[in-house]
Amino acid sequence: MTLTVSELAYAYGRFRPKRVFDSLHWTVPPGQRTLLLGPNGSGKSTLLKLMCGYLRPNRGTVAYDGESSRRRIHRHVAWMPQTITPIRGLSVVDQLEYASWAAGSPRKQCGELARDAIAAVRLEDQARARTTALSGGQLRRLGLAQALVRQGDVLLLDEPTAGLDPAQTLNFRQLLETIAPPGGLVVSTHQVTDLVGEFDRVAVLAEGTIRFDGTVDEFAQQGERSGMGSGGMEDIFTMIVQGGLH
Ligand SMILES: Nc1ncnc2c1ncn2[C@@H]1O[C@H](COP(=O)(O)OP(=O)(O)OP(=O)(O)O)[C@@H](O)[C@H]1O
Repeated sequence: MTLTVSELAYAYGRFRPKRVFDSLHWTVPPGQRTLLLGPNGSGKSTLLKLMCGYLRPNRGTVAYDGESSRRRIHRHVAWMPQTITPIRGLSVVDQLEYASWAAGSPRKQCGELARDAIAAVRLEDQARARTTALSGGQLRRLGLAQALVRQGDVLLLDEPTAGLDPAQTLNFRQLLETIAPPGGLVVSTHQVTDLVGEFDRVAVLAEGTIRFDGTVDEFAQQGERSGMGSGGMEDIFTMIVQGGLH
């Protein structure tokens, strides 16, 4: 159950290409919760979009258990984008049934998958509400439910708590503690403060490469190793991004 990217190259645009990756290698740690940390613009969203098949690499491969067909990636990797779009006129349950059908589930199963996802993200009270009427925090939970109905083995969440107030953020984090996809969970963020209890590992993305990939304890120990003392997590992140720690 391993999602791997190898020699990944990607640039936006053709005439004046904006290169994001040149030769990126990374393996999503199976069965682990990984926080993918990187400064703004480092390519976190692009990497997640490539890993779920939403974008196609210019070169290199994205493979699940060694097989890189688009169909295979689509089937095993679920992604929650940064922006969740409510579909006008649809209720929460309708939108999730639609998402489930669009992901290829048999029509008969869509209702049950939608109900299970609503329960998993604790949106039962809003099940019949219009998605356009949801609060910011509820909309993120809908986004997570849309990813869950895909029943992927790997779950990729793009800055799921960005812009949420502290109570909504806490609420979302508590939800994450209950979700354990077998192929691994990856949550992107540019904020070290998101590095809290529910994560097992940290990967730091900067300038097109994974600069650090280890456990949360190993990340914290980087400060001691470099003579920064027990240094704040923010300082460790900055040093890794600047290339001073590996
Ligand atoms: N559609 C696009 N067209 C052109 N350039 C883009 C596009 N999307 C992203 N980029 C550029 O690619 C680089 C990586 O962007 P990306 O959104 O993947 O970074 P990020 O780490 O997710 O940033 P943030 O933390 O701000 O969300 C940035 O320089 C960005 O400006």
